[in-house]
Amino acid sequence: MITQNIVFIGAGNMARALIAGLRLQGVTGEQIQVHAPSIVHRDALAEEFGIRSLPAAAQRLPTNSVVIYAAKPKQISSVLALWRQVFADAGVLFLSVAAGVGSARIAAELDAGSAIVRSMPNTPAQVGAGATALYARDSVNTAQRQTAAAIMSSVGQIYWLSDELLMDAVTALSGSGPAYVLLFLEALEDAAVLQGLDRPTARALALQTVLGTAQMAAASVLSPTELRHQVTSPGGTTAAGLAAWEEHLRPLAQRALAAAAERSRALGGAKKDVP
Ligand SMILES: NC(=O)C1=CN([C@@H]2O[C@H](COP(=O)(O)OP(=O)(O)OC[C@H]3O[C@@H](n4cnc5c(N)ncnc54)[C@H](OP(=O)(O)O)[C@@H]3O)[C@@H](O)[C@H]2O)C=CC1
Ligand SMILES: O=C(O)[C@@H]1CCC=N1
Repeated sequence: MITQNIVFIGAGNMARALIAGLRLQGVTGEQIQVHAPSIVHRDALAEEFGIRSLPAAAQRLPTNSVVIYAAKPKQISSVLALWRQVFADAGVLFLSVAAGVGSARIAAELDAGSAIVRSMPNTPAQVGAGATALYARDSVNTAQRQTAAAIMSSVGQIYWLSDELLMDAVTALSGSGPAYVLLFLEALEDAAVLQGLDRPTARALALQTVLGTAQMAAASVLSPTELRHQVTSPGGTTAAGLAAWEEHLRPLAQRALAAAAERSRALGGAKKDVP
């Protein structure tokens, strides 16, 4: 059970997904505060989820609080300068979801010994189906690791990384991945409409096919390749469709993940805020 005070810096898509997931899992509104420059955005979240809106950077926090950084990577230096003071308080944990920003850079901008966990969640967190990778610096104690794990587990599956360098690959896969799947859904829907289906039927069938297949793969001991073979009769319709996918899909996936990982490395490279 999560009993800590949790403060979100940022009131955008990722903060919203995590707050929704945490509230769904029974974290109380009293435990959660959200800060963002826009009063409209932070008050909208406060009202929707029954949490507290924080107008400025906190100066003190209760022992064992967690500060979740959910603003953009490019703002992190200026934000840390304002929030640095709260990390002098006992046990305050800094949990970042910022793409690309390495924990060593965060440590350099807070006190060197600050407890910092870097993570990469994804937006299915908003329905409790997130995938989050976590990396803890040596300064993070066991209780703090458990807290970070409990927060992210409350919105889906978690995976600890022992090598922080892998975070760029994770960001390219599961962090950005929901957008790839949604683009795939759009493409399937559009293609089905071209084949004569009406749009609502095309959307519903495409969505249930992706959902059902993911559930089947998650429940099965067979590999995706073995399950694919079960669908594919020799000389049948699937084989005809797969031939078209096979020609482009694997090289495309490699290019897409390489480009996203490269962007992750670039986002983290800046020592100071950059556009
Ligand atoms: N979206 C995603 O799928 C994922 C995003 N991430 C990471 O999550 C983080 C947030 O991304 P996302 O939610 O998409 O971005 P959004 O643009 O939706 O939200 C960014 C939020 O940061 C706030 N902000 C801007 N400046 C400050 C500041 N000085 N102090 C406090 N808050 C500030 C904005 O405030 P205001 O409301 O006032 O404009 C806004 O609420 C990023 O670091 C991203 O890399 C990680 C995994 C997945
Ligand atoms: O596009 C981005 O930068 C963020 C990080 C992972 C998903 N969205």
